[in-house]
Amino acid sequence: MILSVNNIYKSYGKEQVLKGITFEINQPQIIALVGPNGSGKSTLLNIITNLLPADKGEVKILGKSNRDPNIFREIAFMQDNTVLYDYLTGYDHLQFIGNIQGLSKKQLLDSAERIGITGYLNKKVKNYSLGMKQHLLLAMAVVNRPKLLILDEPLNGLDPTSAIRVRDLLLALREEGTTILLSSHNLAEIDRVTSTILFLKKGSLIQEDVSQFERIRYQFKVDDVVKAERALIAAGIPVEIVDDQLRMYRQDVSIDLILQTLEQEKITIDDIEKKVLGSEERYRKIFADTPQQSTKSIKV
Ligand SMILES: Nc1ncnc2c1ncn2[C@@H]1O[C@H](COP(=O)(O)OP(=O)(O)OP(=O)(O)O)[C@@H](O)[C@H]1O
Repeated sequence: MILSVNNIYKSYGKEQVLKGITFEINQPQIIALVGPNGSGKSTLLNIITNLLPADKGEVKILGKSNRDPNIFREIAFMQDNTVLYDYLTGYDHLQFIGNIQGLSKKQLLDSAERIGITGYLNKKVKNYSLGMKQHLLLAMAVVNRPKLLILDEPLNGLDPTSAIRVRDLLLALREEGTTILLSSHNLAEIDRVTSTILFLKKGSLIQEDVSQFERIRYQFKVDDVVKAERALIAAGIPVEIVDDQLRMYRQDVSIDLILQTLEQEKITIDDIEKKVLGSEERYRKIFADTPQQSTKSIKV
């Protein structure tokens, strides 16, 4: 077990922000935490890293309580509002962490090299751009080679070149066995690094109805879409017409049965497209106004 979050509740005054969050991460991977502004992502990440007390519930990291002082060597957290010191250099910041964690100069320089900040490591932070600051924060987060890396909005303020570099870094870290839990609003970037997403809505994690669409969509272009829809529904195959094409989200219906049914009705198929649902489509399904079932627990 890498991370176990059990029944976390948190209110600020009368506002209940988290209402019993439970999930487990058991395999090294990248997991995205997604939700609208104010849905409680930062609150949850701050609770996981023990920067904020929960009202109720417990968090375990690598089998130990998140309050165990020994876990700080195993995890790293990059917050979206971490303070950097204007009159210190990037290297000073890395050295600060190096001193606490007992890291060598080589380890500090390797981390800087990896993130691509060697060129401005000796400049004072007051001369850094927003993107340069983000890179320094990331270098500070990965310098101790954490097993669990938690990143709150790591892509904020990055230009495309920097975002690509960060993405490549995250994928490389995952290959090396680091588990990364990140919050982001950038759904296109999320799709590039993971399809494992925890959706936070109104204080609860949403259980996606994967059996219904398995994150896969089939789309058919046919010569008579209305006739085709009628024939498929009569054969018990759930489809809908969108943009003059047939759409089906079910994995458990055989494509052969669809082809046979359409052939019997002498309907010509011009095109079949199988598409993995992107996070934007999943987000739209979840955050549309229709009620969804929140979940008691998710295991990933
Ligand atoms: N220290 C605090 N005191 C009072 N209310 C707070 C505090 N921190 C957060 N909140 C409230 O809790 C809710 C969740 O905030 P949080 O920052 O966790 O959301 P978020 O999902 O990270 O938002 P964003 O995507 O905008 O960063 C918001 O309504 C916010 O106003």
